[in-house]
Amino acid sequence: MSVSVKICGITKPEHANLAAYYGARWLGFVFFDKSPRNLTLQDAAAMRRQLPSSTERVGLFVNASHDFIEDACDALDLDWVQLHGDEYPNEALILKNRLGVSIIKAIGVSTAEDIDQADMFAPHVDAILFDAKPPKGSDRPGGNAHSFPWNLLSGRDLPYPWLLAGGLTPENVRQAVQESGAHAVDVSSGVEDGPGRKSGDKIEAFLRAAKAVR
Ligand SMILES: O=C(O)c1ccccc1NCC(=O)[C@H](O)[C@H](O)COP(=O)(O)O
Repeated sequence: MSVSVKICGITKPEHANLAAYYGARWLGFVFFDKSPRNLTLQDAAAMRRQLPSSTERVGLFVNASHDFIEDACDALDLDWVQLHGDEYPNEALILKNRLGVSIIKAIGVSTAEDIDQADMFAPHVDAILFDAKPPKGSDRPGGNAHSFPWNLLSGRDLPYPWLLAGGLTPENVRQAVQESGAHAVDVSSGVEDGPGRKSGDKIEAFLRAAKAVR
């Protein structure tokens, strides 16, 4: 079975369509105004009809109000909500029941103990995203091109769906998958020419590399 891929921080329909063509499962859209990939609700609504139908749409939020998350779900017809803030474990369930979406909870990792934090969220969500903790000075919890030691995840046999994120690139995704045992990966900076500037060539290279891992 090939690795599932989420391309995060999409701001242009052409990158969404390219990612779909090369086999991405998910496309991520960031709704966080400190991010160079931030989308407004107006941007999202304008893009909605130009997006591929073969991929699942994920909206990313950092401590946003439930009303705002609902508006974003409507604007972009989101299938998933990814929570990157200080949510309490069953907040995901409340959102899921209100919006009828699937939920990803992001967990920042730098030590093995951080991975255990997922245990209290896992019963309430559809997937966990293990991402690197932000480096000092960053004003956003994700999308920092920062990785954590992938072998923290190896041999864990975690009983819930999870994705690996943080500092992945077309060059390192093979090693990252092999060391961590991930079945799904997420990338943003590694397929960009600069913060918020996605590269079609890098999206293609990443998807080819991830899909080639056995
Ligand atoms: O991408 C952002 O700017 C962002 C801002 C705030 C919260 C989350 C954000 N991104 C989350 C993602 O899912 C990224 O793909 C993930 O953190 C990996 O990013 P990168 O290390 O840049 O590949």
